[in-house]
Amino acid sequence: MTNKPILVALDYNNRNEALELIDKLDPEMCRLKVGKEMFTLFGPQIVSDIHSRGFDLFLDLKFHDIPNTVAKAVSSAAELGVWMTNIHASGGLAMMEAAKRALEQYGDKAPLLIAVTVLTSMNDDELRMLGINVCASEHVLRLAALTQQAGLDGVVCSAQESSLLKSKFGEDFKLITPGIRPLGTDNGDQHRVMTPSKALAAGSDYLVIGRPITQAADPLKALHAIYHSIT
Ligand SMILES: O=C(O)c1cc(=O)[nH]c(=O)n1[C@@H]1O[C@H](COP(=O)(O)O)[C@@H](O)[C@H]1O
Repeated sequence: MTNKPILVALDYNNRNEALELIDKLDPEMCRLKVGKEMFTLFGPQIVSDIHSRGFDLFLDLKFHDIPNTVAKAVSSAAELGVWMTNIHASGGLAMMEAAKRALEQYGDKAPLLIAVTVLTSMNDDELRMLGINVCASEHVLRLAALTQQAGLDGVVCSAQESSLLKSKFGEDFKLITPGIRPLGTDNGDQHRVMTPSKALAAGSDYLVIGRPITQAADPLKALHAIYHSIT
């Protein structure tokens, strides 16, 4: 199993509430993810706040733009010293290659660069409405192949695709899977879901888990329960 597979998704609009939780967490037990909500509200300062507490940070801004713009955006993420960042695979091969090239100057200090395939909130019906007439797993496979061709480190997908992608793209190609739902927790807006232990068994390298921890009556207890269910 990957060292420290749990990535806690901190989707908070209140900085103090987020820091209160972070201060109770152990960087040996999990890594943290900051996304569009917190980065828009609190900017690079929240990245420093988290780094100063000893956590690896996944900066989840899912860049999707012309190649030049995305290349500059991922360089900016690298300047912040984050552990991982992401772009949308549907931005295409040239965009992904430009992003990868932009990180070359950072050598072994470059963040892991991964691409989002099909959002875990989407199902086959939603893809059809976009004119994509294949099932989610087939479209994920297609986008993951493009991501590997661009030389990225891995993809964001649902754990339902993990075993297929692991067998196809190999051990080194990292699978980061949101849509993780421990038994008895609410799916919310997520469609392609799996439990933490099943996701790891299927080949996921990292589990992105937000509301099942952050919205739990006792977030620390919820995290510990997940941690012990997979170790
Ligand atoms: O890139 C992501 O992290 C991501 C991709 C995806 O396909 N689905 C997805 O849910 N996410 C993120 O993962 C987190 C999931 O949170 P919960 O649904 O609360 O566990 C959110 O912060 C999403 O922005």
